Parts: sequence; C-alpha cells; structure tokens
Amino acid sequence: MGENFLLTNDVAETLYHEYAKNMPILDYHCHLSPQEIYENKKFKNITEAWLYGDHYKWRAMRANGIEEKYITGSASDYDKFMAWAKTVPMTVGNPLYNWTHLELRRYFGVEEILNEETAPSIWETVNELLSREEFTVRELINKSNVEVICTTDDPVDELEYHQKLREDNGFKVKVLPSFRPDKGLEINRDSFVTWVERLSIVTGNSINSYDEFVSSLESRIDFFHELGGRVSDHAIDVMMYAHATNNEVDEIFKKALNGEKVSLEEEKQFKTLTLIHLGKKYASLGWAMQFHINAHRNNNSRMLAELGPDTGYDSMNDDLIAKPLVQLLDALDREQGLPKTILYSLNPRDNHVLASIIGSFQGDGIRGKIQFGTAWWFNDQKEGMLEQMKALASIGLFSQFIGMLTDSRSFLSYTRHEYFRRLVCNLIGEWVINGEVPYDIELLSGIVKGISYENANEYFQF
Ligand SMILES: O=C(O)[C@@H](O)[C@H](O)[C@H](O)C(=O)CO
Repeated sequence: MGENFLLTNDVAETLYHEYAKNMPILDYHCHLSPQEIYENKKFKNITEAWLYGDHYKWRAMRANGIEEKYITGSASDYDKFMAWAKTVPMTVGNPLYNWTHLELRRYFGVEEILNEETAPSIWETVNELLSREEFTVRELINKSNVEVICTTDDPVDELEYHQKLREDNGFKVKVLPSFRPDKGLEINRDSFVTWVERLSIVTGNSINSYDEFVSSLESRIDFFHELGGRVSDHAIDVMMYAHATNNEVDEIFKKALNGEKVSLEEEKQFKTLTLIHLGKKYASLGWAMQFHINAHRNNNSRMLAELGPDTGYDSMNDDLIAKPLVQLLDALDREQGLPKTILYSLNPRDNHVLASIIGSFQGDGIRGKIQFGTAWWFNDQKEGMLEQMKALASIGLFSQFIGMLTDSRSFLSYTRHEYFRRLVCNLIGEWVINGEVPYDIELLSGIVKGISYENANEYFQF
C-alpha cells in the first residue's frame, strides 16, 4: 500500500498524483451525525471511532466467529478492538483490509499491519492521537479536504444541528440535510400513522387527506431547501409502479390513516403517485433525486428484534427493476417533472440495465442529468466499482460521472474517495496502455478531475 497502491502503470500514477489526489471531496450521501459534527466530538478511543456503528466491520467479525458480545455487546472497548484486530488479517480480499490500513496510515501515520500482535501498541498510539484537539471530528473532516457533507435526514427532523452549523462561522465545511422520506412512503408499516402525525405537528398542518399529506411533504422540502438541502434519497427496496389518480390514492391514504392495511396494488399506487409528486417538487427546486434500489434489508428477524436495522443483516435483492423504473421516470418526464436523478442498484446484475436506462432520460441541456450512481454498499469495493464504471463507460458517458460518496457512519471513511480515485486513474491508464485511448493528458486529466470533484460540484450546485 505504498504511494502507487492500485496504480499499475505510469499513466495512472501521473493522473492520480498530479490531478486526482488533491481534489476536494463532496460527500453527497452519508450517515454521519450532524450533532456530532456540531459538537465537534472527540472519540474516547479507536473502538468508538471504528466499531460503534460500522456494520461492515460487524459482518466481518461475525463471519470470523467473533461472539456478538465483542461486536455490539457488552465487552470492553479494548476487547472489541482486539476482536477486530483478530479479524482484520482474515479480511484479505475484502476492501475492509485496505480501508483499515489506509485509515491507520492517512489519519494516524501508522504503517504497521493490524493484527493481534500489533494491536496493543496501535491501540496506545491511536488513542493518544485521538485524545488531541487535532483529532476531533471537525479536524478529521478538514484533514480529509472535505467541502460538503450531505447527511441523511427524515422530513420530520427539525434539523437543529444543521441550523446551528450554518450559523457557526468557525467551520467552513457545508453540512447539508438530505431529504429521506422513506417512512412517509411505507404506508403499510405499523409506524406510518405515527409518522404522519409527526409530520402534521412539525408542519402545523392538519393532515386528513392525501392532498394535505403531499403539501406537508412539500413544505418540508422547502424547509430543507432553506437550510441548503439540494438532494433527496429514497431506499426503494422493491421498485414498483402502478398508475393512480389523486382521488384513488386519497381513498388509499385515508384507509391507512384509519389504521387499515392496504393491498399490494394500493401500496404501489400510493408510492408511485407520491414519488411523482415529490419528483416534480425536487425538479422545481433544481434538486437531485437518489434512488437506492434492490436492497434486501433486515434478513435476520431475530437480530432485527435484538439490534434494530442497519446492523449488518442486509443483502442484495434480485427483483427485476427495469420496467417499473422506466415507467416511473417516464411518468415524471411526461409532466416535465423529472429532476436530476441518480440511480443505484444493490445488485450488480442491474449495472448494464441502469447504464442503459439513464440514456433514455438525458436532456434539458444538463450534463449527466441522469446518473448511474457509484457502486453502492456491498459493491463499493475494487471489483464492484470497476464493474460499475466499465458498464457506465461502455454504454453511457464515464466523463460525466459524478463519482464517489462514502455512504458511511464513520468519520474515518473519507479514504474511500482515495481508493476510488486510484481505481479511476488506473482504469483510464489501462485504456491508454492498451491503445484504446490517446495519451492526451489535457483530456484525461480533465476527466479525472471531473469524476473526482468537478462534475459533482457542477451537478449539485450546493
Ligand atoms: O442509505 C442506505 O440505505 C444504505 O446505504 C444503508 O444505510 C447502509 O446501511 C449503508 O450505509 C451502506 O453503506
């Protein structure tokens, strides 16, 4: 993992070291806590920074036979760190191995391999550094050359800390809310009615009809916009489409408000029309809309009951997505309401499907208006990233790609952008070495800078 880590030719080395490496980071999708940023949290140790919320590591530890006590349970932070150190050598081939050592090197200057033998000294070294003021979360963000962070926020969230951060002139990084209305779309969840009641409270609106529901959601989008929000995000685990009129969905909505479950067809109609209303609102404000499709969440019901969601028990789904996705995008486009859109599927089998679909809806003079989003979750590793980039390059325009995001809950994950940029530069370098692409350094450096930062900066207009 020296300076030319992942770079296998001199073109790649030039592109990375001279053009990609020092570009700022726009992290347009992550799960960091705005409160921890505002309060400028200082981690008490590397276990809190690394293991308190990272279900990627939790999955690896479970697969390595570590007892849950040492993962999310009652063990001491030191014992949890030792359990992780025991697991790391076993992650060879998984990006966790590279990310772990990139983070140790880039943030803490530790170049040793982490294992049970080196763990005690690394524990001491890293924790001493974390105790210093220059290792608070704001300093970790500044050290990573981050310009913008888009957190993931519920529409009913008061965005207290985003407001406080806007007023805090001591921190130059923009921390912006992303509108994640999943709980308002899941009409058959037991929590739906309570969520609608919360929406009514935060908007001050009575919500007794579908129209009132939609206008309340739109008022929250305006609120997010006032605080700099320019991105929405939807976990669309099952891509669905069913045409319906407002009157038809009004009846479905009122049925749900009365505590009744709606049919699958009615759920599809409600979700379809609501996404159309939201998409049109996003478009009117110049926002980008993200669809995270085909996740299979909370597979282990026993552990869901014990630990809750986002704890490492999810997987890829294998539903067919093309037809309903195209129907939804077309419905929005027909009404001139299709916003800038970023499409991700958790199943790489969909890579070429998405790379081809985006070409059906480009336009309005917006470069890369419709994006095939970067390799997501189980796919944000070398093979997954390369497969996504090759599919996009083969069918769409790689040059218009808005590139990487961390999608992380850890303040140490910004090295994923370095990992990604190295792969981008090496891929282009290989094309040059193979004679597929001219060694036009002006052209290629422009593409590298675009994918690393400039495309996203132009796309989002934060
Ligand atoms: O945004 C999502 O739903 C997923 O990214 C999910 O949060 C997952 O836990 C994750 O962070 C994958 O990187």
